[in-house]
Amino acid sequence: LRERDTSTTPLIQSTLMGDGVDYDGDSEKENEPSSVPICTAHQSNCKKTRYRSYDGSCNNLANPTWGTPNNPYENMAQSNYADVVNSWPKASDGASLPNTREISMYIFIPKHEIEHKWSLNTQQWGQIVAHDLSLTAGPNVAKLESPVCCDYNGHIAPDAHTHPLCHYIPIPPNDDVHVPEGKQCMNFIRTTSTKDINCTGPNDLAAPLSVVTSYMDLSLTYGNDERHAKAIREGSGGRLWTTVRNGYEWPPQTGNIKKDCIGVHSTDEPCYLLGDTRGNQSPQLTALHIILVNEHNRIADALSTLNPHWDDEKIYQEARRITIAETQRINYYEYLLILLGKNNMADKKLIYPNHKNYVNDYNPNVSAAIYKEHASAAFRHFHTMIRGYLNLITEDRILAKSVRLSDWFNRPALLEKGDGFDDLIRGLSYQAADKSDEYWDLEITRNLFRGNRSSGVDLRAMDIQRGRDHGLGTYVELRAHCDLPVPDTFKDLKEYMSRENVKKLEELYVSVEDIDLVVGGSLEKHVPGALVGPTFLCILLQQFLNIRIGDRYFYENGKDQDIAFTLPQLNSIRHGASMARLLCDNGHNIKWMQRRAFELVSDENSLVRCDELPAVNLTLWQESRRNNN
Ligand code: HEM
Ligand SMILES: [Ca+2]
Repeated sequence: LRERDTSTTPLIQSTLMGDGVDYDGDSEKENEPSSVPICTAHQSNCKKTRYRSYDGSCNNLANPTWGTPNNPYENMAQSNYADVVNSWPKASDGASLPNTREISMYIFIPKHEIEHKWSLNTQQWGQIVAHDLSLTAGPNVAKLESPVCCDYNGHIAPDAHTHPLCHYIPIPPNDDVHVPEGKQCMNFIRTTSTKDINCTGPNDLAAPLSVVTSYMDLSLTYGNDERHAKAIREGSGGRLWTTVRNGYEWPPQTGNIKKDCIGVHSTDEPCYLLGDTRGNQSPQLTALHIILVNEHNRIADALSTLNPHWDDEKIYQEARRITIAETQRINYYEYLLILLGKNNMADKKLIYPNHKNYVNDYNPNVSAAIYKEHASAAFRHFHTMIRGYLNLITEDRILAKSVRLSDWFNRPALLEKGDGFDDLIRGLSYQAADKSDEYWDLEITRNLFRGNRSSGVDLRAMDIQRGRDHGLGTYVELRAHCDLPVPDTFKDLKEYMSRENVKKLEELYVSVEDIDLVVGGSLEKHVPGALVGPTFLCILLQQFLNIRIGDRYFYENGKDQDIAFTLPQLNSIRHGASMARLLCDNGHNIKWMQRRAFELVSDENSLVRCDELPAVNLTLWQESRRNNN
């Protein structure tokens, strides 16, 4: 049982999670004079370091803020914001676009079509990947009656009256104008720092912000800035902070349970302080968060035994580096293969199957920033794979119980009830995901964040609305961007979608040109080998290529030997890192798992003992004292 060493980790719990106040964590930025001119060129003073910074800065040495939090999303297509105050983008005849809730209810209907091949891990791990890559700033608000421009702290921008482009002007730090009662924030303006905004056109100035690192760096486990990162460290042994209850380690309790876990029935329930503010959103997400915390600590413990001369910082950074590498391996060589298709990925050079050497594909000219077409459309498509009920499964693979998702949003207490944690993890591996199609579960299209009410909100309607908030290019524009044939009429759509859906689109939209990307993209017939159609595939391949070749620390990169793994280490990660092993090693008492944990158990993928699964050989990280100067 470990006590946390508070002397080395200043605690900022109460402001760390939840509303985002004081959250950018970069005091230098906060003290920046308000008169900094817009669009100044950035001077780089990056030093090369062996380890990633917490906020991703200096990953790109010439463009230090690429991929860092509080930066605008990247655009693939021309933005398409409303051109008058208080309005959303218009349909081509000048009328309103169809109501997003109506689209959701009419098209994304609640029919249950269950996967025959992929387990619920395929869905749930996806949310982990999504939360590593992006988080839109500000409160989550769908349709606004009377929008005002706000910064990511939820303060009104003084230039709110200059709608609709929410002109970017710096405002004094610590500005304290709060949103008046009855008003809500429109969440896309950056008002505290002028650095590195790429001013090429007015729409860039109104770009939505993401507040997490766009790199695949487990920012959701480690935090997005130094202050947050330190607050969740134990301060000794290189470990992340955990507390022991009922004989097991759990992440620390958040300081603001009412905000971070609005679903709790009592303030005595667990609500965890994690690297990402969304970590308590649903118990199966939280379970995977805890798996990653445990993996870090498992590696840290092994490294400190192997290298007793390493201090807390060295162990922590090395364990972090290995855990991130394992995750990148799982994501590119296990998880994304399912969504995007192995051949599609290999053709576009996202993966190098059976490679035994380094892959030196880092390209300093590529930004790893997240496209809004990815975050607000393509990657959200996989909300379709969410199941409304979660099976809790015992070690004998017997159903212990089945829980309703909407009973447990923002209420992780389920994990600490009996064997809840292990049972949920086994459930994710044993239960089938919902199919990737136009059918959605009512637990998220009617009951999202239901709490103790009789119904909740509609995630699909939010996705569509968010696409409009973010001014996404239309479905047709993105097809053009992706060099796909462009439909002129609804009839042309029949080549790529089912007749019934084309008919529905025609009933809802005035013109084929008005179809929202979120909607059209989700209805396309899948590309062979993939779980999405060609437009979303194009967006996702580009995105996952960029965060690979735009990441100087990508685990397969061997160009810079101060950063690179040794070849034996790299090949051990390639051989030993897997979803199955990750779950085995970090559950409490999970002894059996199928080799391919994203795939359902079958004759070809039967349960095996955990210790039969390949593992990363951590002794390769043993360093002799002699070499350690
Ligand atoms: C239990 C399962 C999940 C729930 C309840 C859930 C819920 C949500 C909610 C409430 C939002 C914010 C909506 C908004 O205000 O615009 C969101 C955003 C998002 N979700 Fe999910 N989600 C789940 C799983 C997934 C999965 C499996 C993926 C992808 C594989 C995913 C990808 C995303 C992405 C990319 C965003 C946008 C993030 C950002 O940039 O802000 N989610 N989700
Ligand atoms: Ca990240």
